Amino acid sequence: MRILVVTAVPAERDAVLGGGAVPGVDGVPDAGADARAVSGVDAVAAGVGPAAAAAGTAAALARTAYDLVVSAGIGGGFAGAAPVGSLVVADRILAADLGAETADGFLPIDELGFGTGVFDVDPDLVERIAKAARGTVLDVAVGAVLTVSTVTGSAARAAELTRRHPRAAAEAMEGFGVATAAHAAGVPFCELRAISNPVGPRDRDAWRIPDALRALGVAAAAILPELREERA
Ligand SMILES: O=C(O)c1cccc(C(=O)CC[C@H]2O[C@@H](n3cnc4c(=O)[nH]cnc43)[C@H](O)[C@@H]2O)c1
Repeated sequence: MRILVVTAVPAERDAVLGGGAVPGVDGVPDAGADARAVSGVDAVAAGVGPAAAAAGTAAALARTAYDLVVSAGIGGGFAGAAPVGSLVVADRILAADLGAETADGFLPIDELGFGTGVFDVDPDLVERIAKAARGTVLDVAVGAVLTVSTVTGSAARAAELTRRHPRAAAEAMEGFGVATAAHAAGVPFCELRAISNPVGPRDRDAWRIPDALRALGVAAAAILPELREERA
């Protein structure tokens, strides 16, 4: 059975396929072209943001039949839920800024009656992924992963997102796009985020991108073979 992994950038794609070796840090060249494969797993770097993620996923699904689509990459972790170096497995993928601002606050697209900004991930899939990942990285959290078009850069915005989504464990920029394309094609999907930075006030010194890529790689090396076998 075939799995499609969709990342934003080539470094994430190569980390997923490299089992924890980090391109450009551990002597692994960052290969650059969009698509890469290991047995049963194709990985594509589709670009940053939900639109690029949806377009890249839809294009890959139009070329090849897959049984599962995995949105994978680094992300920001919410305080108390996902520390830097941990892995978040999404049980819910939601578009946190898809909606309308009103005098009474933000209205999600679901409440506006224009479709949905929420996808739930198959609970059995979530459990299998979390089980496979435990012990490979610092910590594994299961929770909601928010898709945003603007990286959170203030304590006020982080607090607002936490108030609106108390189960939020991570934020990133692609999961909802990947899930939208996979759902439209009738293919199961999930999302994995290795935490590179806390969600909150902007602090570039706090980013731990090589550590997060390493965590993403070692977790993926445990998760993907397990899923590939289970779905065979
Ligand atoms: O300039 C900044 O302050 C800043 C802080 C964190 C991340 C960025 C990015 O441009 C990276 C976007 C890229 O990485 C994923 N990512 C990683 N951390 C976060 C985050 O805290 N919030 C949202 N996305 C994050 C994201 O999925 C993109 O692929 C800039």
